[in-house]
Amino acid sequence: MARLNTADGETVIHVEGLRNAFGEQVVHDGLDLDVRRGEILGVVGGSGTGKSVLMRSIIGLQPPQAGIVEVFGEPMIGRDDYEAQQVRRRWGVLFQGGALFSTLTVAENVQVPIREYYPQLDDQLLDEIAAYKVAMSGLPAEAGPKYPSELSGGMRKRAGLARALALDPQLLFLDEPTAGLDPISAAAFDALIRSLQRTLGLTVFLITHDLDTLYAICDRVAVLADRRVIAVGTIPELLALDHPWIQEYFNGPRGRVAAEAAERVAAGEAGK
Ligand SMILES: Nc1ncnc2c1ncn2[C@@H]1O[C@H](COP(=O)(O)OP(=O)(O)OP(=O)(O)O)[C@@H](O)[C@H]1O
Repeated sequence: MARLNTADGETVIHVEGLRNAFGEQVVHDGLDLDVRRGEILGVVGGSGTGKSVLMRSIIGLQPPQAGIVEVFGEPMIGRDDYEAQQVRRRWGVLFQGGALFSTLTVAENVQVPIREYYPQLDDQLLDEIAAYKVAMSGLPAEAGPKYPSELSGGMRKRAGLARALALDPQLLFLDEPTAGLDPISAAAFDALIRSLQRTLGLTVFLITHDLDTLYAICDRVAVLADRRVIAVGTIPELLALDHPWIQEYFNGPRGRVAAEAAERVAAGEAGK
């Protein structure tokens, strides 16, 4: 697996002492996490451990009860709308399922954030930018005028990615991007994310249950359990920890298959 030397990298996302609760249910308590510039950070944890809530807290959709959230060194909690919007334009989000507007075509979906931030742009330029983002996401040009309902699941993910890339973000949030894709489409999507991250110098916050994705493209992995991030590191670093969930996750049958597949890919690349 390729690794970036991020030991001295800047921190793009800083979360400290985060607390989120819904009524009696405490989802996060004292959660700390740093995401470094230029890395793909995988976020894993059992169902309901609060991965999506964490992402929503960072992007401002779920105000936490306590804690610090900073993105690009800017505090995100308690900012006025205008200030928060200036930071928001620097990231893109791919929600689970794509969250596309069903009444808009793919190209129109991509244009939504551009129109919000650059209302002065004319339609021809908007069409050109949308076509460029559609191509960047690996969709054929014919996908631009189609509605989400006319696309396959994998194409919808790519359309969601095209919209996430609309404003040339420096940071990308991806919530289970390969969920529901067949293994070949999932591997192709992983490769696209890796390629975009390298080409554009993106930092990526990636929630996933997909072990193949973790091995294939994540520089580090953060593990959520017990209402906080219990460990963050490379997969070999995590494997060295004596934690039952981590051991079961990476050393269980699925984890071993994913590790063997990653080793075969690495051996193949070394032999080229
Ligand atoms: N708006 C909300 N109101 C009440 N409870 C919520 C809300 N959002 C999330 N929760 C609860 O918070 C907990 C964490 O949810 P979250 O979706 O973050 O989990 P997750 O780790 O992403 O799970 P999965 O892997 O299954 O997607 C769950 O128990 C969920 O029911």
